[in-house]
Amino acid sequence: MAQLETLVETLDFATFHSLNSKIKTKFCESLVTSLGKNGFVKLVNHGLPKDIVQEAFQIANDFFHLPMEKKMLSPHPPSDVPHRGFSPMGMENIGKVTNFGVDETYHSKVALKDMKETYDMGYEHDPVYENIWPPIDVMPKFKPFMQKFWEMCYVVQQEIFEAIAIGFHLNPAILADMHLDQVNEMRLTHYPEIKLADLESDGTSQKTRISPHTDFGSITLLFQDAVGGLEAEDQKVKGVFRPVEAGEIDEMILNAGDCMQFWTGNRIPAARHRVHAPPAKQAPGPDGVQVADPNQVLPERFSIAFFTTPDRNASLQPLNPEWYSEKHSVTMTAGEFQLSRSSGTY
Ligand SMILES: O=C(O)CCC(=O)C(=O)O
Ligand SMILES: [Fe+2]
Repeated sequence: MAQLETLVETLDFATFHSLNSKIKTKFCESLVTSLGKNGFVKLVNHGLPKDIVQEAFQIANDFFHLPMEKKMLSPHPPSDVPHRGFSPMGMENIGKVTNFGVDETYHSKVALKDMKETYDMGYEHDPVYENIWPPIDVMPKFKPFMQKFWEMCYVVQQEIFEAIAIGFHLNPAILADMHLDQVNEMRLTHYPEIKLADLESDGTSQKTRISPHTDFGSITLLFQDAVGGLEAEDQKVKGVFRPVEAGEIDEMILNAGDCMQFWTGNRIPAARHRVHAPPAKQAPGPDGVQVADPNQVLPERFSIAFFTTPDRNASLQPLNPEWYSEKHSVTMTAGEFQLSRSSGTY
């Protein structure tokens, strides 16, 4: 059962706001230590009210249950850039670019099909790309709510960056100052219900919920519903994915992206992660061994990701020159890197 061991620690972000600077610094150091283990950590008391997170999931639920022709009124462009609007199932396959950072000793290069549909938005005042909102008569609350939710997530994101910088004993503003243009993306994802037998388990099916990948940006603020199935790679046992268990709906999962790995010279790794069948859906067989019942239907699943992304002209060189390592270094700007990573996903 070692396979089911958790690898994500939970931290109370309220401690970051302590007026006692020693307590605050200690919290920041433990955040960096936890993130450094597997690139994942969970935060409670992060400042986003539970009812707001619940409302975001309700909006996602309402949107994805619209008839297809209504969802297609805010369509994603037919290219991989920019990430805006609705993508029906089969349009984006992260598996196609999953080879970034792949170590073939541990990772399969087989491109799986992602059984998901998504809605993407960016910063409403982004000078480069416009949002593609559902028409107001289709979903009147969608745009005003999502803009408000974005602003709230941005405030928390900047606090988290400050905490990480303090945890490394760097200038507290060093990371936040590279995120002033809000190049971020917010993604609502719906994984429709699916027969367990249709999901890849033994190489015969090529489908999963989302293929193993690293996120391209700085750090992702992720919320998941109670269904489960999210897994992250154990950094000590490459190739082994362990569950990131679902907690309360407002529990925030933080996971580091490629840029954080570059800035920290791999002190915070961008962990590969995926969404597949949750272990709880695998019926216990003889001797307690988990055996999947292929006739089971996995319920639909929702997640919300706020992909924090560096300003387009930001450097990806290590925050501390002493952390330089050739393996984890790129000379591209953050904007160039994002374009190179997105290319080929659609
Ligand atoms: O649905 C999830 O929990 C994770 C989604 C994800 O990893 C992504 O969209 O990058
Ligand atoms: Fe991801």
